[in-house]
Amino acid sequence: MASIAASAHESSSALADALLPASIFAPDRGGCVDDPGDELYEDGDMVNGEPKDRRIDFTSKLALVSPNGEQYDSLLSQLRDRMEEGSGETIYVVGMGSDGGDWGLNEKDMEASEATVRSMCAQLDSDLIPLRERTEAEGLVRDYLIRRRVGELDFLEVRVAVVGNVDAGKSTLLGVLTHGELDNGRGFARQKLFRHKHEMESGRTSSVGNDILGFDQEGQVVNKPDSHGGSLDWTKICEKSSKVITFIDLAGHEKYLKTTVFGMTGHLPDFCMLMVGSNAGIVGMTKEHLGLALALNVPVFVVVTKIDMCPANILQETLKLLQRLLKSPGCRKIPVLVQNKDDVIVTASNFSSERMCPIFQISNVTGENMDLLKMFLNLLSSRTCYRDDQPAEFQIDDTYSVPGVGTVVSGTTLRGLIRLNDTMLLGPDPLGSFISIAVKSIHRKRMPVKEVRGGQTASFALKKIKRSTIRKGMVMVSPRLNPQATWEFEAEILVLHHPTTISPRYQAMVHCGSIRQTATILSMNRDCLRTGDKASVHFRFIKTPEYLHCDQRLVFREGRTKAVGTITKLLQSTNNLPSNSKPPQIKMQSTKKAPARKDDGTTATGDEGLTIAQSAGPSTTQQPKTGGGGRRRGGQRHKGKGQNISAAAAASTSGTGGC
Ligand SMILES: Nc1nc2c(ncn2[C@@H]2O[C@H](COP(=O)(O)OP(=O)(O)OP(=O)(O)O)[C@@H](O)[C@H]2O)c(=O)[nH]1
Repeated sequence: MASIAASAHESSSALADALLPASIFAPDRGGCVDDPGDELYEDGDMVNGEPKDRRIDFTSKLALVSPNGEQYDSLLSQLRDRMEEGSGETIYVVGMGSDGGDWGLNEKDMEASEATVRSMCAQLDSDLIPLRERTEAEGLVRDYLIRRRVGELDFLEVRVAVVGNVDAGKSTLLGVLTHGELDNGRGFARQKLFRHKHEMESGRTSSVGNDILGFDQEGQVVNKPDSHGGSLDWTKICEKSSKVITFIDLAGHEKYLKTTVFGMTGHLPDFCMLMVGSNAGIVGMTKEHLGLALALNVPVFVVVTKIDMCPANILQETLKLLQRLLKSPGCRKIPVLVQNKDDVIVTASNFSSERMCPIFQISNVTGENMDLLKMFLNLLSSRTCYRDDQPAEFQIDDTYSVPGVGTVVSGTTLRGLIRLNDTMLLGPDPLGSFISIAVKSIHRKRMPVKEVRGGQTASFALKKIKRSTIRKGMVMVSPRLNPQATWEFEAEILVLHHPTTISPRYQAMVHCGSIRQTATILSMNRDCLRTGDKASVHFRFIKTPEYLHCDQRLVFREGRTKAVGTITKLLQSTNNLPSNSKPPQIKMQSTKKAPARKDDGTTATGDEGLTIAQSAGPSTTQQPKTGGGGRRRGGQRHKGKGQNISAAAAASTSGTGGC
């Protein structure tokens, strides 16, 4: 069955009017419904998304034809800025003036313009990759992808969180994308991804999984699964890739919501791929997951699956409800149906605006529209630009004990540059202190590297430190930062849902980056809070102080209660003791040596010095039980002996600074 093309149904269906074709976002088409916001459009002073420079008329479509030296320098610095903004890549349009209607170059001017862009690319050590060519009334317009050339050990990195209700086809799509083989509709493709025994049995994803999809400079997928076991060699993928998409595969079932929230906050996704089964529609956790992405300001694109088995009227109904939901006041998105390669380029170019929401309709069984989705993924660029000169910060989202290597921490580099043998400060410990540690080795996607920078995920082997002293939510930061731990903070929060009222002394789990700890509301600027209320709230962690920043987003939840917010103030606290009367328990983690296992669940071959040993499971008691020996991605399984902390010692260190 073909996917629904809005135009095909124009006369007969209201749906066609409701869903926008991507072309409406192309500046030459003009017009739009629903006030998409200025940020999506060129205005009179912008070209290629940049302000007009005084020395050169960037608004002219002829700007690139024969710039003089000074103009060339301006164009070059404009391109450099855009590349930095896009973390090493940008989509560049040649033959476009920004003053509407000024479109198209004759062949000679196009050749000259392309030569200028090519020369700029050479200066920036980047490749010019043609994406499309079209002929407008006045001549040619071409879109290019300009991407920084990367060495064998480097690649651009984009993280995509994959969410959606149970059975939406998340694991199946990831299996199809990363292993290049279509599904049979009965769970064939997802088998390649399951890591836990109980997942194999129930077919349900329960924890945060990572899968990678590599693209070479031409936008071709480089993943080549082993012909016997179907396993993927991550190092080879990374070596061949100029861009690696890391999928953070999150569970669809409600009982795993805590892990899903952790994936969305702690794994810092650039984008969120919301999966919807076309036959099931907007059911179960779909709205919950969409709400979470919106609350965390993560741009969302939707993938509607199973179009091979869905009757046309049901598919239309699903798309109609979907666009209604996306346009609703709570979402304020602009749903855009992606139907061809032009739509992919237009949506990918405008996607970081956060308001546009591309919708793909695919089949994992027939492969329909899979090429569009792959092209879109290849064009996504990381949303944050990072500078190497910032002091380094790395947030830990997991810990491991690797035989022959020692303690390994994995997580995301938030900013700065971390090099082999650097000395970093690790903490805070339960007393709020940070200790000095040396970085023994670094792996990116299981590949040994000498350094990592902002935006990149990595694992570090650490010298002389026990795994049991490290927990998720800790950070490793540059000593330049003089880090402080925080017991108490203020946040502006919005209650998304609560069955009754929230008052002071209410406790719930705070998710903030990879921090996941219960906090108590000490006070707030209202007597009580109900669903829909906003307030400034004073929180205190109950167990240990944490390393926080102002402006960090947080999710505050307990059962069906949900609130989202932003940290506004870090507060000094004279009370440096945990809130519970019992001495705090430090979750001791097993240091028992287990055979090192890879992230895909297979046993390591020993070729990776830092291959992660998966002896452990999540550290919290609320995690689902496993069916047995399978590897758990969520953390450490074993709770061990508690460790007493003397009150005197506890009182000594925790201090905080304001924002
Ligand atoms: N016909 C058809 N079946 C599909 C398609 N995508 C997935 N399926 C089937 O749908 C079932 C559920 O797919 P999963 O990938 O396990 O769903 P999920 O969203 O990962 O589910 P959780 O891991 O529990 O959250 C499997 O039997 C798949 O074979 C599709 O496009 N067409």
